[in-house]
Amino acid sequence: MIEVHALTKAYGNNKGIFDLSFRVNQNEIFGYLGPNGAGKTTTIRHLLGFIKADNGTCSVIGYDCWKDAAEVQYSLGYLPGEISFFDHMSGKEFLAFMTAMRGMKNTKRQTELIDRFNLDVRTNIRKMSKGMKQKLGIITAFMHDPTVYILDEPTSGLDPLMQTTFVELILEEKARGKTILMSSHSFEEIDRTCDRVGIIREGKVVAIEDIHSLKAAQRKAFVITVESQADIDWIRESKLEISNSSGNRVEVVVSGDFQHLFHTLAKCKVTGFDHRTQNLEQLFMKYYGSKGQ
Ligand SMILES: Nc1ncnc2c1ncn2[C@@H]1O[C@H](COP(=O)(O)OP(=O)(O)OP(=O)(O)O)[C@@H](O)[C@H]1O
Repeated sequence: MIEVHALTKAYGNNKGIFDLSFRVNQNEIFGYLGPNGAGKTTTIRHLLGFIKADNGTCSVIGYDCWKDAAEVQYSLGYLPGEISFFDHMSGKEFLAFMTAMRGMKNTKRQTELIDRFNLDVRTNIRKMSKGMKQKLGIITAFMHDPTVYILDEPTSGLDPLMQTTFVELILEEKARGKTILMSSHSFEEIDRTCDRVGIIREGKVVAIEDIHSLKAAQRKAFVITVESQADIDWIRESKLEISNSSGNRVEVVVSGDFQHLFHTLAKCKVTGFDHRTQNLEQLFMKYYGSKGQ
């Protein structure tokens, strides 16, 4: 659905994007992550046909993003990172303008989205808060029911309730077979929505990860407190992987199968049981530091 092949745009001073390749499959939510200045927006602007690449190609729904930019822009649901609207209009006037531009006859979905995001569209755009403008951008990107969405930091400026409303909306869109690429700095949002993530750093793709297999392979640590030294000895003899131990407390690491852990603990007097797991933020933070991997 979205194909990026050897895409390169050098701005000088090692800035830009270099030899980027990845694809987003139909009915997939793909998170596009990376530190500030990594090249996410530059990639997205190529996908919209706003910038011509020095080298490489990208396509959306089979359209070449540069040569067929008009078709790409018409077909997509696009939410820019920084929204610059026609300031003199009210939200309602702006939506009417976009509806006419798209030649849309049916505005039922637009009305539903306005209700859902609880936006007072009578407000003049100049007087809207950042969050209100973001809602207007989301309504504009989703109102024509496109098959592919490209969203640059979609929840930036939204309060937690509205972030949840947005997450529910894109999960519904995925359930309807839609394809979504979104850049984000929110690991929680990525965790709640994405099937795969691509991580970009200094203009290069450094990792592409399947979130579902990453979660399945995740090693989980349990901190277990037991009543007696006999219990500790029993756990030690059980061949469970013990990563830490002190007094009547042990930390046991398990990947995948929990049966052995529970069979072992069934024979102990357990007085405390705590669960530790690496979240996505911890897993991906290595790509964000100054030295990367
Ligand atoms: N038109 C331009 N001319 C020169 N340099 C540019 C231009 N556009 C972007 N850059 C540089 O290219 C790099 C990538 O910028 P980009 O906006 O794509 O990053 P980003 O990953 O979207 O960052 P953020 O998370 O901060 O939004 C940055 O160093 C930026 O300064």
